[in-house]
Amino acid sequence: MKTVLIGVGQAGGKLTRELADFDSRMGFGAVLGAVGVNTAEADLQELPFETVLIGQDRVKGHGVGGDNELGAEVMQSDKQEVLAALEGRITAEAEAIFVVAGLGGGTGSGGAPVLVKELKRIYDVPVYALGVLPGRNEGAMYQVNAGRSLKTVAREADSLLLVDNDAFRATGESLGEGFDAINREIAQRVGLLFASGEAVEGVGESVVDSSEVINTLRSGGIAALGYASGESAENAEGNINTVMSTTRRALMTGTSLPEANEADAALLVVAGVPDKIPRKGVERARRWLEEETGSLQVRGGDFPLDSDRIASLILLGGVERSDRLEKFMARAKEAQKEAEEEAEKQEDPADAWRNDELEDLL
Ligand SMILES: Nc1nc2c(ncn2[C@@H]2O[C@H](COP(=O)(O)OP(=O)(O)OP(=O)(O)O)[C@@H](O)[C@H]2O)c(=O)[nH]1
Repeated sequence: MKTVLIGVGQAGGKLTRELADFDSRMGFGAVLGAVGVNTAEADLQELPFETVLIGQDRVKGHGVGGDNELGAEVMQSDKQEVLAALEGRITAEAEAIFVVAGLGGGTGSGGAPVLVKELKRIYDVPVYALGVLPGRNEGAMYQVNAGRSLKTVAREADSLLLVDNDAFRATGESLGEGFDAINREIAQRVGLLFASGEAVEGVGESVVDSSEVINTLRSGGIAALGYASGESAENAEGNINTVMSTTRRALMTGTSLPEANEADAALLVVAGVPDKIPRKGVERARRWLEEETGSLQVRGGDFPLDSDRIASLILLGGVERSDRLEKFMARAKEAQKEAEEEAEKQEDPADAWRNDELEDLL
């Protein structure tokens, strides 16, 4: 699926860089181009593609400090500059646009929904978002920002592919330390998804096509991506169980949004050396996926890849009823309530006499 990427905010820019790197390292050629947009000048300097600094008149290149309403406002005022940078990149070849952002901060969280809405108005190709949810240990502001942004992006985009930062965190590692590793994990999964349908010469009938990715995401709402790989046997027969076990792991422990197992539609892509991919195993795994997700629309296809491993990539479309999302939205609402209570407390001047921030003289 030939894709143009727009990274908004710090996380959005870093992830976009990782995605573009992965695509060029693997020689897939699915990423047609990338643009980075931010309110913080320093973050843009690290990106090896065209960048646009927005909100300069308001924040002087220093970022919006987690204020996602301001992030939305500055994107709204400076959207023409962003669109100008995209012109010429979204060619007739482009099959999709992805707006990439961390949903917990300010610039990406506020800017992504505004940009998605604008792009949808202008372009005919699907406009998707790749959004990152804050880990559960991040502060209340991040949870509230992400809750509001998530709701809006899911409504505006053709689909919102969600990644939960907690899904890829290694034990004992702080979130900050883990970002690079998390970004690599995301880039591998999403990069393979982009590359699906980009296949290669000598393709068979079962090779997955971009339209299958697009159809799986057609129901809109929220999507998730699962992945797992295992060592390939010498021949297809020997890989029947491997495909079953990688598919199980991809859904049960390998998704970008843990516990999101119920879906409206799904796509199973099995990647590996073509004549080592077992037809019987793929069909069995596809049926298993149908049962597990409760979806009657489970597509399947191969992705020819020269590798000594075999991998299952599962795209789930329409996962908004998942437990994990309900838990996250409850967390965001709770954080919002606490923030409002805190603001009310601070607004009451009588509190200044009651609390012990200033010690009595006597
Ligand atoms: N996966 C991943 N998440 C990140 C990364 N950097 C930040 N985040 C997450 O993204 C959220 C913060 O968003 P940022 O992108 O840093 O913020 P911003 O959009 O630049 O907005 P401001 O800094 O407020 O202007 C937090 O929830 C972080 O956990 C990253 O490199 N990878």
